[in-house]
Amino acid sequence: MITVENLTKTFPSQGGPVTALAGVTLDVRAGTVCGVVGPSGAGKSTLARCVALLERPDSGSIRVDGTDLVGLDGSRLRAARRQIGVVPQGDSLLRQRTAAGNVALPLESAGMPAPQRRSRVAELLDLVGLTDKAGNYPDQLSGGQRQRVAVARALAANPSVLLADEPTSALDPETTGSVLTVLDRARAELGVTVLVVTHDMAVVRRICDDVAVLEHGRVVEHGRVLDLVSDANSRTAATLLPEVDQSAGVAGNHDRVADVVLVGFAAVGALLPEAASRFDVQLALLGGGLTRLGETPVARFRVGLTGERADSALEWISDTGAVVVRTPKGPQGVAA
Ligand SMILES: Nc1ncnc2c1ncn2[C@@H]1O[C@H](COP(=O)(O)OP(=O)(O)OP(=O)(O)O)[C@@H](O)[C@H]1O
Repeated sequence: MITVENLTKTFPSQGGPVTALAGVTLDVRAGTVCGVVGPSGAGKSTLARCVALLERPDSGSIRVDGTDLVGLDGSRLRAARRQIGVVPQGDSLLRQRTAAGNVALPLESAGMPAPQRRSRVAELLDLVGLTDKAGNYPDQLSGGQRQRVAVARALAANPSVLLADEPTSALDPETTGSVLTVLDRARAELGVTVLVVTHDMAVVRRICDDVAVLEHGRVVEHGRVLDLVSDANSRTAATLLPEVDQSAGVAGNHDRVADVVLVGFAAVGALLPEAASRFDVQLALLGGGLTRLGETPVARFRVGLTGERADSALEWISDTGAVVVRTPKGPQGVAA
């Protein structure tokens, strides 16, 4: 578990001090993946570097599994660093070492005997699906494979926390998938808590349980991804949910038109047809679509309802836990 409280960091610069973190408070639940997103310059990398103990914050606290990391030095700082695996931004492998050699590096530094090291490296390469590339040098690997080696190396010392700064930047979507699968496996199989800094909402869509949106050094939104998509005002929802053409249904002959957000297999599969039959209304899908957040199907549909009990049907949908976010036509605008 990572707990960041009121973290501040200012850098000197020629034009005057630059505030990178202006009081960041954030919890990352143990064994989850939390995405840190936000525009360029928002402070994402600075936050990751502070948590990785590569940068000292000006004030605030960072606790990993209960231990406050700020202010540690000497051997206690080195011990704390071992708890935190870091996948740095960009190409970070040593060119003159093979994939196995790169993964072995932190184990060598920690003084692990050779036989143990060999079996640990083999385990890690297996975890990232690169057993057959153990003897390849970075130049003989694709960008995605190099990133997977960097993840294996970050996991070598058995950390409880893994930090990844833009692990998929400069990768194509297919390769991105293989790197995300590896981060997801680290969480699922090793129980590691993962903090991933990213510009790419596909990362949030694929593997993040939680997301924190940073702007101007502050967290402006934070929560479980599946909760945020059910929040009509969430900017995470606005970027992750399927788009709805705003003109859809406005000129139609429906008694009510509403945007409905459905989360989970049961809701996506059954809620709308059931509402139609319970309330004897005709229900037309006018726009929107279906997506997946992790393993969970999530839909945002614009629906047109025709029938005397259209309002009751919308209320029932809302009461059942789905979110009826808006009706551009008609008076109903209910959020569950
Ligand atoms: N070492 C540094 N010296 C001076 N200013 C810095 C330093 N590191 C970061 N900054 C400044 O702090 C602010 C936050 O930078 P940071 O790199 O954390 O943002 P970011 O959200 O990661 O951006 P990006 O998405 O572009 O990587 C920016 O204004 C940046 O210029």
